Amino acid sequence: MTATVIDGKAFAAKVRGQVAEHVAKLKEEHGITPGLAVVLVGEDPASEVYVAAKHRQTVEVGMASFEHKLPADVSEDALFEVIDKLNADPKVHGILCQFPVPDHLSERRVVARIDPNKDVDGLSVANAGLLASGETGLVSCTPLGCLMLLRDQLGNMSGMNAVVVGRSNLFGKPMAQLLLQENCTVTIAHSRTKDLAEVCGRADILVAAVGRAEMVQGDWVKPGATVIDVGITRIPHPEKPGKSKLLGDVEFGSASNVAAAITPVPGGVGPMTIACLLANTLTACCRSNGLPEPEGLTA
Ligand SMILES: NC(=O)C1=CN([C@@H]2O[C@H](COP(=O)(O)OP(=O)(O)OC[C@H]3O[C@@H](n4cnc5c(N)ncnc54)[C@H](OP(=O)(O)O)[C@@H]3O)[C@@H](O)[C@H]2O)C=CC1
Ligand SMILES: Nc1nc(=O)c2c([nH]1)NC[C@@H]1CN(c3ccc(C(=O)N[C@@H](CCC(=O)O)C(=O)O)cc3)C=[N+]21
Repeated sequence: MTATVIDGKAFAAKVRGQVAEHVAKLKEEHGITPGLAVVLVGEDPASEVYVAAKHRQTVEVGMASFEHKLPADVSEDALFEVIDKLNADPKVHGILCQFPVPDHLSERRVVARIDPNKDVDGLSVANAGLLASGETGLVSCTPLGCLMLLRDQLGNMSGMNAVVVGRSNLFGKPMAQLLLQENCTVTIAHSRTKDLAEVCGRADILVAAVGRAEMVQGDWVKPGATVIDVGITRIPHPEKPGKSKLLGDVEFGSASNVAAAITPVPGGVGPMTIACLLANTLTACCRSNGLPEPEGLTA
């Protein structure tokens, strides 16, 4: 079997188009422009690339983009002062602090400082709790993007066996909650899971978010499964000196011979993450203004 390759890049462009349409309507009918603020601490090259992409796409869909670049040695107090200002700013509907942050800062404390209504990363305890309780909050962008791809691919997921490899707060846990909400039978695997290959082999939906390049082999995959590859590992390009290459957590070649559908890296889940960040900012803006939410862009 040769799997369908799920085109996340094209799907993300479609999502951004829907966001742009809704943003235009908000401006025209209500004079409101949704705004996203991104805080970057230090000079991590990968983070700079992501933040630049976020800024460009935010502007492209007609939203206001606010960037705050702080030095690597910024104190917690100074960072919190910036976050407090953004919390209070009515032009800002979404706030994201790019991770990782330098070691002297705590991601947990940074997230806790952001107003949960503006927490477009969905990482706050309030938003994680709302998701776990089946209530309405803001959902972490990458799992939301994976959900959109799965709904498009499979429609009804009720009764399917879903395996999520990875249990981070940013991805694995919220992904598992979303699949549970879709009535899947969900297994969460991690570094202590025994016989991971066998666990993966039971999955109708296999989601890998580990950060170990090409760990999931083709013979771990159930024939006909849908495989979502979240992992991103950057390695020096084997042929082009000075360039880098991205690898997923799934060995694409062997897995695509067994799966029914699979996301590639790059061009799969990654582009959906930024599209969903914009979707979440729009959702947060609509909620804070008491306006109806965009359809099809929330969990
Ligand atoms: N495409 C995108 O938009 C995004 C991609 N990513 C990528 O996804 C990957 C995961 O990210 P994130 O969740 O933040 O990472 P974390 O490092 O926070 O979590 C990794 C998870 O993988 C588990 N794990 C580690 N080694 C193994 C192993 N040998 N077998 C089984 N499980 C293992 C860990 O288990 P344990 O808990 O037991 O330690 C942990 O739960 C990374 O490559 C990251 O770059 C992340 C976010 C967005
Ligand atoms: N607070 C916070 N929230 C995040 O959501 C967050 C974060 N910090 N820190 C880093 C990770 C990683 N992440 C990605 C975003 C886009 C792509 C993406 O667009 N990837 C493209 C390729 C990009 C490239 O070529 O480098 C693709 O896979 O096709 C990937 C990964 C968000 N993260």
